[in-house]
Amino acid sequence: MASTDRKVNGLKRHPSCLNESYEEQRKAFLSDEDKLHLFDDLTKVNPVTTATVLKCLQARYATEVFYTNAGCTLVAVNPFQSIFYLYSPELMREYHLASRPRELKPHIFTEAEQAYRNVQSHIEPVNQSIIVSGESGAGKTWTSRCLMKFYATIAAANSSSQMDNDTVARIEKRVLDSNPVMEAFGNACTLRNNNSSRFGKYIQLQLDGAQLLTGASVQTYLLEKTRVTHQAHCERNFHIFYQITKGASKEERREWNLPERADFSWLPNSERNLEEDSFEITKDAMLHLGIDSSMQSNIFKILSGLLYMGNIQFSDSEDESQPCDLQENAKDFIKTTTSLLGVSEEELLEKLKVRTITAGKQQVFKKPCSRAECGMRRDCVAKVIYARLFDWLVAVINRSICADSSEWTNFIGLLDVYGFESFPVNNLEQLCINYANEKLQQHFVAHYLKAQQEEYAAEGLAWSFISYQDNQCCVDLIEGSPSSIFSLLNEECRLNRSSSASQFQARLEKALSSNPCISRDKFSKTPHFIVSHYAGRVNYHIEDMVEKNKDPIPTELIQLLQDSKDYLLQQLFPVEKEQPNNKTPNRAAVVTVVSKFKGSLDRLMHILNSTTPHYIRCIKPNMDCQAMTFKKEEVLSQLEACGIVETINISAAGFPIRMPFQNFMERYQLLRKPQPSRSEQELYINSCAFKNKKAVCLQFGLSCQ
Ligand SMILES: Nc1ncnc2c1ncn2[C@@H]1O[C@H](COP(=O)(O)OP(=O)(O)OP(=O)(O)O)[C@@H](O)[C@H]1O
Repeated sequence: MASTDRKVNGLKRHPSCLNESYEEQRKAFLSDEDKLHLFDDLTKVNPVTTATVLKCLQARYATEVFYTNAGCTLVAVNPFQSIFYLYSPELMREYHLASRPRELKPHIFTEAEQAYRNVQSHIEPVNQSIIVSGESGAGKTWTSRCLMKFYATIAAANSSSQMDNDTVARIEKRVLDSNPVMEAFGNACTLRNNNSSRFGKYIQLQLDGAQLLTGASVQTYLLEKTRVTHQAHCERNFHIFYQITKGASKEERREWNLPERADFSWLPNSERNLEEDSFEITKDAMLHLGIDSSMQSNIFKILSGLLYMGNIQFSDSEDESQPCDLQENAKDFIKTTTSLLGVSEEELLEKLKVRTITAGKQQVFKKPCSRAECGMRRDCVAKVIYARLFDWLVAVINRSICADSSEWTNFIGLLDVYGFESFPVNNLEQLCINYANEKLQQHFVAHYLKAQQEEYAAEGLAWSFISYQDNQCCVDLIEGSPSSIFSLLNEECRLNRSSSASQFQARLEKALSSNPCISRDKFSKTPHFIVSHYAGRVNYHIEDMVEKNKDPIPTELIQLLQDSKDYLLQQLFPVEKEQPNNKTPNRAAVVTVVSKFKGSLDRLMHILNSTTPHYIRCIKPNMDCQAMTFKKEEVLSQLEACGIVETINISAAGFPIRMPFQNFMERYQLLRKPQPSRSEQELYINSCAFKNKKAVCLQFGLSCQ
């Protein structure tokens, strides 16, 4: 029900402070410093401003309280140190068994338990999603992991028979084991986070009619495969490469040709030892997921092959019409690479150095590649192998943890996508990542900030509109029609000529000039564009963007991998059935990176829209990942970016319980008095916000104005 002291324009209309100025209220609130940490719910803060919210979060952080309710969102500030009691199985059970979990201290377990109870209540939409957002290093993966542990723990607690117990324990182990495997292959140490997820994931925990965990499925999004071949300064490759080079046994080293302390150019900063380097944990988890030791060995042999591939360097050819040479020391590397990958040495060399051009139906030309092109082709082989290996692993994980569709009825989805990114140089990868964040912000805006207020207005409830930052304009800029950054990028990929960065910049500026979210730095000579995202402005370099969007993989290189004698590579690169009439896909049909990504995000949004969402906003309190350090300016920018003040205002002023009329009647009509008095009826109608207010009036036989 709505609170009686509604807030208007962010201020509570409290009788005693009607005459006080806003500034005085703010000062008065902040002067009570000893009490600030007590605000479990930021909707109780008065007045709600970024400054007051920030102070409360800071005071709570100082007293080791990391979770705070902010209306429909839970704010989680990263402690950057293990707080064991916060995630103990006892605490999980306490939240699960509480008659009113919302009355306990704010915690991710409250959200998890609420989602679980919502499934139980069968109120539409029954399926739930917990959307964990925040910037890189804010704690999304940690939170998702804890949520999975919570569900695994309560599932075990709920199983009634020994058989149930064993089944749940088996599933629980597998579901939890999917984490170290996916993190080993999909996470890396970056400047912002030692264990940064370089892909997005949505995990659906599948529940049967008795609310038991029967399985799970994982959907992944856009792995940053360029990391296999290019690592930014002070960053590392995916963890798994360090795990095999540091943790392999003598026998494994012999098998994978990995001598200790071997030097690999794609393995920078390997002297740094991280907690995430543990090979044993990954191998154990793989075993539990059904990847036996011989298959594991096959995987690691291929990875070792990729490391050697990174050491294959070319030198310039003196005569442009001739292929480049291998650098002297690269001859051994190509031998080892080809023996580990089971491909022919001559063929690999030939295909890296010479391009095949097909013109028309019959004509085939061979053209020697420049040194840079040879390097690009080598990188291309490594990236496609790694990307397919990752997808294969996800498929294996899904086969191992996914329940048969007849065994589950509902799900709770956990979404952990990469955080918003802005680096000195940003390209297509950052554009996609930031686009995903825009879509999630849009989902939040549409669900809470917009839909809720529109519903109140439609129902004629007294409501003063609270303005918020709508990011629709930015979403349109990136994916809209008829013209958007994505559509123009795709058009550029279809042109039968190589793309010029400055020409593309001019096209973008002309076509999108009416959108206020795009601009450029007039003093910069590098072709670029700036997008004003909801979380900040990002400068994107155009050079290479079109080529990255095409993500071309020369067919001759794929053929080489199809011919491999290696068992796993044969699975990853099956020989495709011939197209009728020997048709090769035409240029227009080439599916670009952004089209694929947009398609997968659209499907994700479709799922999210069909579930009841729960939001957890992770906040990174300092950029250096220091324990218990709260830097105000850094937190402030994150709070502003996610529109926390607007969220709190709308949540505080709105109706906390919103249920479709039909569901309400089905659930509560048993409690209905046979004949409520007229005044009771009126009170009831006026105090509730139902979608179908008319139907309520009808129920009581009243006219509805
Ligand atoms: N609740 C927590 N308690 C203790 N430490 C935490 C907590 N949350 C996060 N951390 C620490 O912060 C680090 C970064 O967290 P995490 O990897 O979850 O960030 P992320 O938001 O997923 O980042 P990215 O987008 O880069 O993947 C973790 O490795 C862990 O050390």
